[in-house]
This record gives sequence, structure tokens and C-alpha cells, in this order.
Amino acid sequence: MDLITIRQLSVSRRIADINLNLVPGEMLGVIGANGAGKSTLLQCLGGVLPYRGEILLNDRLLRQMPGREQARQIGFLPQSSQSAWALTVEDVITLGRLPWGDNDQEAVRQAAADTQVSDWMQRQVDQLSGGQQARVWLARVLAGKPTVLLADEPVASLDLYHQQYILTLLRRYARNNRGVILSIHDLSLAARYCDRLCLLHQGRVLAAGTPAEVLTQDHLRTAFHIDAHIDLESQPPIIVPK
Ligand SMILES: Nc1ncnc2c1ncn2[C@@H]1O[C@H](COP(=O)(O)OP(=O)(O)OP(=O)(O)O)[C@@H](O)[C@H]1O
Repeated sequence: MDLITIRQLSVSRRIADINLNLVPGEMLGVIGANGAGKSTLLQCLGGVLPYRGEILLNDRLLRQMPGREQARQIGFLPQSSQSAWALTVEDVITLGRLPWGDNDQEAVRQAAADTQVSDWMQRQVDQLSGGQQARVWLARVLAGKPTVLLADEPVASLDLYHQQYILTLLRRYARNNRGVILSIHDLSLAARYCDRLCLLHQGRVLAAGTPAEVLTQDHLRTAFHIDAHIDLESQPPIIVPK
């Protein structure tokens, strides 16, 4: 059974007729050029953007689910998160417990440890570097222990070590009978860590399937206007523009 089923999803002038699914244990990467519709798709799934079509979670229509239950089941990390207040790192991560109405200290501690931010618990989040803050905002989502974790470019601001570390963490998170959908620009990382990819082009699905099915010369030419060097057999896989 699908964890997430998406049918005929459309948002006026942004995305159209998207059909897609996510199965338990899976990490799905959403790729595509700037403006292709990746954030729009994730915002619909995250319940922050109205849409036409259907999104089902475990065979239940998302729009008929009470807000609190949706928030417990689906955790959303937007592309850029900022705090308007002078919150500490611990405050931010504890916000992830809001859907549960508690401040489960063990969940907060574990999320901080998993994202390697434990040393900064009492620091003000807006005084951390961009990449450090990105890990704190991810910890907030992890603390809620959602069944489906959505992350919009979670590694865009991370150094090379933390890109690999966080993608490994997210994949491990999905494996535990949960699911992860993330958007990502680095195609080599996408091929290395994602089970399946969905390539968006001008708001529509150009290709969806295994990295080998999606990352073809033809698809990359259409979606990105590049000729690419593609070597999916090498360890790790390499996809770079020629
Ligand atoms: N708030 C908005 N109102 C209207 N149109 C929007 C809005 N946000 C984005 N769009 C448009 O929707 C389309 C898809 O944008 P989206 O942000 O989903 O792309 P993306 O694939 O995430 O791009 P990027 O790689 O640059 O983050 C674009 O044409 C964009 O201009």
C-alpha cells in the first residue's frame, strides 16, 4: 500500500496533472530546473498551499484529515526557515512537538543529537551560521517523528560532510517504515541517496522512476538544457554538466 498517493495534482500556473506515489521505506527525490515546481509540490503535500486533485495518506484524503493529525503524520521543512523571535536552538526543536501537545525531552534530545546540534541548545538560533541553522530546522521536523518527512532542499546550504551525513540520516529515517520526499539540485547526490526520482519540467512530471530511468541524456537535455556526463555505475554515481 502507498504511504502517499498523488492524483492529478494541479496548482494554477505552477504545476499540472502530477501523479506520483511514495511507498513505506522509500526516499523520493524531486529534481528539476529553477521554477519547475518542486517547492510547489512539497507545499501542497505539506498542507500549506491549496490545490486541485487528490493527495492521500495511507489511503485517506489529506484534505479531510483534521489539521492536528495531518501535522503529526506529515512533517514539512520549507526551503528557508527563519525565526522572527530570538529563540534558542532548544526552543526551535521543541516547536516540533507542537502537533503532539507535549515537549517530549527525549524526542528533542534525540533530534538534536541526530543532526549534530546538541552543543548549541542554549544558543540563539539566528546567531548560528546558515548551514548550522538549516540543521536546527531539520531537527525541529525530526522531533515531531512524522510518518512522512518533506524537505525542500535540505542540503543546499550544507558543507560536503554534512550533505552526506544528512542524506544518510534522512534515508535511515525513511527505512523505518516511514517515507521521505526531498527536493535537491545536486544530481549526483540525488542518484546516490534516493530510491526513486521525480523529474519535474515546467510544472509537469517529465520522468519518474529509478535514478537510471530518470537521469538519461535526453531527460537532462530537456529539463536542464545541458549535455551531461552520466556515470551511474561508478561509486558514488557521477552526473555533471559537460
Ligand atoms: N507564491 C507564488 N505565487 C505565484 N507563483 C509562484 C509562487 N511561488 C512560485 N511561483 C511560480 O511557480 C512556479 C514553480 O515554482 P517553484 O518555487 O515550485 O519552483 P522550484 O522548482 O521549487 O524552483 P527552485 O529550484 O528555484 O527552488 C514558478 O514558475 C514560480 O515562478
